[in-house]
Amino acid sequence: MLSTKEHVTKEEKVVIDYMNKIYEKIKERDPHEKEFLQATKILFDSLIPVFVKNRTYIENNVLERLIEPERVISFRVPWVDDHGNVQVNRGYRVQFNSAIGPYKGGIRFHPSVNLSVMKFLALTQIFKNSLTGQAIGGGKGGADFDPKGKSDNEIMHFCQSFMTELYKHIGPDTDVPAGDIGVSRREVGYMFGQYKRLQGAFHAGVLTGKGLNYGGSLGRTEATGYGTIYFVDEMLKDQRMNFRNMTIITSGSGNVAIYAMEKAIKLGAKVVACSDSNGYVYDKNGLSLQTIKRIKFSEGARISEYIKSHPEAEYFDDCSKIWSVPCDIALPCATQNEIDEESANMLVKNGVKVVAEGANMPCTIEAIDIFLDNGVLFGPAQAVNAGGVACSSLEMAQNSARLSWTFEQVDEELQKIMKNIYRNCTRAANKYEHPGNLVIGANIAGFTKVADTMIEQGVI
Ligand SMILES: NC(=O)C1=CN([C@@H]2O[C@H](COP(=O)(O)OP(=O)(O)OC[C@H]3O[C@@H](n4cnc5c(N)ncnc54)[C@H](O)[C@@H]3O)[C@@H](O)[C@H]2O)C=CC1
Ligand SMILES: O=C(O)CCC(=O)C(=O)O
Repeated sequence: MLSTKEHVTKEEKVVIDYMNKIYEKIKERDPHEKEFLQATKILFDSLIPVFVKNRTYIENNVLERLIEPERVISFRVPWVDDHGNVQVNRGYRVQFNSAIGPYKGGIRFHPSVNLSVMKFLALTQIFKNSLTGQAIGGGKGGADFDPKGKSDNEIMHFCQSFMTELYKHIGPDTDVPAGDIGVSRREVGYMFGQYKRLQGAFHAGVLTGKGLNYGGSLGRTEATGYGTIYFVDEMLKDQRMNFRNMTIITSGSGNVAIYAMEKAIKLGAKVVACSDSNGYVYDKNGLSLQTIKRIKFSEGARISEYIKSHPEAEYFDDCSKIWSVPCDIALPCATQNEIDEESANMLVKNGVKVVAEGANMPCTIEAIDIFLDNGVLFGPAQAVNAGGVACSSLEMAQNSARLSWTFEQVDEELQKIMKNIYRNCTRAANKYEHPGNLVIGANIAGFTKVADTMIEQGVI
């Protein structure tokens, strides 16, 4: 059931009834897909104002079509570990929507991967990709494989086996995967190598996030984290604020978190806490990014190592408690549903000014409501972290043109894209009479382009 205000107009009731019918149908069909249902609910709730004003979306039953993936691929991934044991994982690719371009979205290797997680990520990717202004549809893939503790040889064999099935379904004009949790340049390299071997041809544009020697783009590694900060900068500027002397906490210490920290520090902020899935480190005077990079990028170790070289910092072995650290800006950059009602209340009590989702759906529905009800500036994932996929699209453009841009060119383009996304979200929120509500703004701005295109292309 969708959430409703106490008083709804006649027009709103028609829309809510229409949406509820679809929501109940998908819930009945896949009741166990809790992340997918959560993302659907957030989406439907925020689209009510645009459906009230545009009857054509109901007449064309766009929502019921859009909420069903165009294609779901699920496959066996067998591989042999270093001890000679045969292991089996389950792989996925959800090709959700190709109205405005080839499917585009990352690949996640994590034990929590299941169809519900894949579907929620692919669904939200549709609107994120639409917001970038580029011609990319929405998809996502992954496997319930845990890279933690695996040797390089095991990672390579897993990636090769994964691609041995996936290669049949992807291509530079059909579906272009990239990295996500547990998948970075190394894994993309192994997957690219296997794709090339199976195809017998070098298609640079089939994957993004590649190494620089074979078609990767400068700036892609930094893009999601930097883009997050460029977006927050726009949020702050609108309120006549900036990053100088702001206290920041970020969850995670992976690709997104590290480059968000880097750019925020460059703009004058102080990052006092960050985490990994075991725990978090805190230093009221600011953490050393150099040490975090060494621990995570060079040593592949746990964040608890931090206090060995920085005894002035503290380590706490419960990562979910990071939200009890007082801050001006909270950047959840790890995983889904990491900020619940209790954590949101704690952040509000401690005076948080901005919460921006570097990760995908890191805040529960209840947490988002708490932020919005308490006047916290809230940036939703599909807008805030869109810089990564936007830069992937720039990588595709460079591959097509057989060119390589400089870091400065890519970064300048990224800044323009993030400013544009912020402007389009605020414009949509204002147009549909929810000023300041970027959840509504982002979903409406992302949705309308896809929905209008689906109508133009007929019932397919
Ligand atoms: N890499 C990219 O370009 C993009 C990533 N994202 C999203 O950003 C988030 C992070 O992705 P990456 O940084 O690429 O992954 P990553 O694998 O580089 O890093 C993930 C980090 O989160 C930590 N982590 C995992 N579960 C945790 C938990 N429950 N509490 C605290 N920390 C936890 C891990 O220890 C690791 O430090 C994901 O939600 C991903 O979907 C979104 C857009 C693009
Ligand atoms: O760069 C890409 O294509 C993937 C980015 C991604 O997975 C995401 O935006 O969540």
